[in-house]
Amino acid sequence: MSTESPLTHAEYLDLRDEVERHNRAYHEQDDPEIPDDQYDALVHRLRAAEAEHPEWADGLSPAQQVGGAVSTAFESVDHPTPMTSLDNAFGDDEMYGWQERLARSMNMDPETAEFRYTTELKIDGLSVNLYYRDGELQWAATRGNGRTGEKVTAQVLTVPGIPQQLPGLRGELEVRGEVYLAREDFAAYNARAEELGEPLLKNPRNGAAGALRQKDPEVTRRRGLKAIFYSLGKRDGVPARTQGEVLDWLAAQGFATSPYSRTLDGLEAALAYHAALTASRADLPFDADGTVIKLDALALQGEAGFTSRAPRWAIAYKFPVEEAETVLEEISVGVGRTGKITPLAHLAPRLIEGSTVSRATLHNEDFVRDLDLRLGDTVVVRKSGGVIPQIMRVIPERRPADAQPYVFPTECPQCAHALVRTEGDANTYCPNPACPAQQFERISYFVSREAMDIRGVGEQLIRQLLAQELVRDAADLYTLSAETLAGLERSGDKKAANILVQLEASKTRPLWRVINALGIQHVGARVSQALAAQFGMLDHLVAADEAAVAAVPGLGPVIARNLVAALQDEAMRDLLRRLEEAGVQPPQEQQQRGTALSGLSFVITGTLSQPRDHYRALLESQGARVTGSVTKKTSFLLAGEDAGSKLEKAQQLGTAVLDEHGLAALLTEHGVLAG
Ligand SMILES: NC(=O)c1ccc[n+]([C@@H]2O[C@H](COP(=O)([O-])OP(=O)(O)OC[C@H]3O[C@@H](n4cnc5c(N)ncnc54)[C@H](O)[C@@H]3O)[C@@H](O)[C@H]2O)c1
Ligand SMILES: [Zn+2]
Repeated sequence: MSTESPLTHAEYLDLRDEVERHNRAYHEQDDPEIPDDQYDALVHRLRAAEAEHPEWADGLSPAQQVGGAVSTAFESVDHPTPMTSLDNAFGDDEMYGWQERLARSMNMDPETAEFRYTTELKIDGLSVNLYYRDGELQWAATRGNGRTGEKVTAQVLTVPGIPQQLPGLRGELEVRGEVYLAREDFAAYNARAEELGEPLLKNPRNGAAGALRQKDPEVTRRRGLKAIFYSLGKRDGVPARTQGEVLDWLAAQGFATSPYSRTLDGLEAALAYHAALTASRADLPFDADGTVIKLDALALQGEAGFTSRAPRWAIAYKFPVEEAETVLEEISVGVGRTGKITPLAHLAPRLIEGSTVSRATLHNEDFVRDLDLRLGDTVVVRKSGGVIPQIMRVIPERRPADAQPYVFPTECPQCAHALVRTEGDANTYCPNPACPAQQFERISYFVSREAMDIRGVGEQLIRQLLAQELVRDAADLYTLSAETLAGLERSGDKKAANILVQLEASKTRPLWRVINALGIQHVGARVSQALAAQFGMLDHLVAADEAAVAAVPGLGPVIARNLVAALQDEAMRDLLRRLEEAGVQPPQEQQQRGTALSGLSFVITGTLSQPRDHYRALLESQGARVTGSVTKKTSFLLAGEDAGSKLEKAQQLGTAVLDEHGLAALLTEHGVLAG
């Protein structure tokens, strides 16, 4: 990646919000907004900023976490052995570099070390863990955050190639694989959805994740998911000594396995096979974003071991990303919830990786200027993983002679108010609070799943209500009568009654949802949860000063200043007052915070008997701060088994190290636990 200027703290927080939003979109809503390589680049920047400023990285940073939140829609279950991610390589040089590191990690001479590898396709699906005891399937779960997943047994059992009994087997067994939607089934689903005017799946991976997370297994069955199994966690009584034998054993037991796996001697042979698969990937029956090259001998895998998030003995060798040329026909601009103006490129439709591309986001004025985009330009568009594509560059030789540079609007396209852009900010805003586009976005956000979760109030309805001036903001929703609602287009008595029920039910949503629904910049779901836990009541939050907000674990001065200013705003005060009048009253939060550990800061590492989130919540509930990296300011490192670099760092700095017993003793000493 190119060298980038260091981030300011405010930019860091914005970036963090952005990554968090993409994480939620990807892992929880199964609906990503940007291609994976761009997401990876954002995370890379976030990690770089945190490496430079360890004090910024608190426990809430998305760079410190694996996967997404474990949804509460399903029962959660702990994986007996953690489910990890994979490191990536792009190009043969990086693969040789990986082999060298691998050899060194086993104290072998990297010049002469030769290994046998199993090369498999990296299927773009959702990983699942099947847990058997004494040969009986007990449950199936998603990866979740790697330690804890969602139990989706009935849903997984709709997939062919999963034996429920393994006769003769004793002890514990975990079988891991990928549940996926075949390309053919993906296309058929979208063709039907298009006909019915239903939302389309963005790509097969998100289609699979969405289907597996259906509450009703019958719905899952209708989506026709498939699976391929490729590895084991616990493996009592499995005779395999190599990855190749694991695959053979799985196939012999009746598990669905991949016909594309090969065990080959030496990295050169593995790379040649990777090249062959790269060439034929368009013909595969499912999406794959690369190959996974694994050390074949299980004994050697054991020697190489794991880093904190991935095995050292395996690597994902990514396929190159597909690009295509097309013509920029038009640029339109959208207005967001905060008034942010976002330009959108309209492109001559082109087929990339099996789907038609006709739009790309242009982010902001600088992005357009840096690309030097002009209407009529031929541009290179790229897409990975099949999500919203991105314009990579212009081809200047193909520029029409009379092409004019794009002039960024100076007036809001929706309300004609003069736009503002302050120095040092790449974004342009419409400052008019009565702007209809903003009103729409704010209400949409208020009712959305991650905020007040009011089903039945959809985009169509909000547009109609605004157009007929029946509402201006979210509080007005609560003043609507059954007659008014029933009188709207495409509505009726039944629909109206349902909406009123939904609105009524939303009045007692938990406090964090209400805070989140206000749509304040930097205050998303996680920050809202921290605020709700700290302040317990909306009134207390509104009355809090900057210092009190900044003291909330995981928050800092920038969020605090921004939040306090936003809550002081006249229009916001008015909204809050009218929400209260309407009867929106979240139940008071039970957990009042202790202060036994306030002023202390902790870092958690290694494998513990409970998920890390458990300890984080426990420590934070007593006023401690939990951060991501060990610095001079760290009071204690809570270290479980197999603690790695953080333990080393703590030893270097002389930071006190606790194990779980030590923590229990500390909590007893501070009167948190009974002695
Ligand atoms: N676009 C976005 O907004 C967005 C947001 C969040 C995450 N993401 C993407 O999600 C990914 C991060 O997820 P990740 O940590 O699961 O990494 P990953 O998906 O790149 O790699 C790890 C996974 O590969 C899978 N896999 C498939 N075939 C396999 C095989 N034969 N052997 C072993 N594993 C196999 C397993 O499920 C494993 O968990 C990244 O690619 C990232 O770009 C994208
Ligand atoms: Zn406007």
